[in-house]
Amino acid sequence: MSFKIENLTKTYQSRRGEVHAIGPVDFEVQKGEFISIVGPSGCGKSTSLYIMAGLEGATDGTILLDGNEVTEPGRDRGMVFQNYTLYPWMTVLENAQFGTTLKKNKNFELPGRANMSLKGRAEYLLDAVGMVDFFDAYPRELSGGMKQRVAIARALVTRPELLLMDEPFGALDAQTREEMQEMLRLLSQHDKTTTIFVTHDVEEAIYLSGRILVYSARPGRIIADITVPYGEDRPLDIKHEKTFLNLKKEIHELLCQQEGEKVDRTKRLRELLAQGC
Ligand SMILES: Nc1ncnc2c1ncn2[C@@H]1O[C@H](COP(=O)(O)OP(=O)(O)OP(=O)(O)O)[C@@H](O)[C@H]1O
Repeated sequence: MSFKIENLTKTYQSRRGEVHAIGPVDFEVQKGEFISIVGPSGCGKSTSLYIMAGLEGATDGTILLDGNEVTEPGRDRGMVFQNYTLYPWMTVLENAQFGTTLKKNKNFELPGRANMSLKGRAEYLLDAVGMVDFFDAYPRELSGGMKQRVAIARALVTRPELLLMDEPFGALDAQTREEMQEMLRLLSQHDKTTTIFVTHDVEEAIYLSGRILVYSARPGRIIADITVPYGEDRPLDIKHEKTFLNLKKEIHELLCQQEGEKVDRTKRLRELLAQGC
């Protein structure tokens, strides 16, 4: 697997004029890497991921997956979004099996273990994410955390070359979030899934990743490419270690430098409040 992004740029045409959302952005991902993208709000993290998924077009630049240009969604890429995107009319097991483009191609052969059916792989993954007792449940019967477990199983069912995750744990409470982080880390380490993970949460990024790309304020560009100094063995309590906390501080400082505009917005709010309006 090779994944390469060259000169990626996106400009939106909106009613208020041109919005230069990202770029140019260049980076390369090695097989099995877990990379997080962090950056100030609105800097183009989601846009980058959507373009990598083929859900949006770039204004300029190329994205190459195994030498082929990405121009549309494909089953070589799994995607998990923040907002639960399960089909409400399908059961958990049906969602996990058919949630991807597979539905259109029943002849698709599962890479890897040839003797494992798609259903078998979906059952295995649902078991792995703690949903073994809910195969027949419908999404409306599940909590947010449970829905995201199913979404992760669904994204992994085809053994995608690349897993793209956009704030997948953003809507979960702190405890469920930690549980999901550990689950994702174990799963992706086991399967050596190449992952690009967008998050606002620096702690989450450090805990999960081998590498962290820090984006500037919009237009998003890479201002730092940081290697996380931890191997595969990562109990949750490494979050309290000095090395971890120092790295968190370093990244927070980089982000604060990018968030000057936000400080000004607070200043205006203070002025308005002082006027008593
Ligand atoms: N369809 C669109 N039309 C016009 N502008 C857009 C569109 N989609 C996104 N943008 C703009 O592009 C910029 C990047 O948006 P994007 O959602 O990628 O940022 P983000 O870093 O993911 O933000 P957040 O962290 O708040 O989720 C923003 O300024 C946003 O307003």
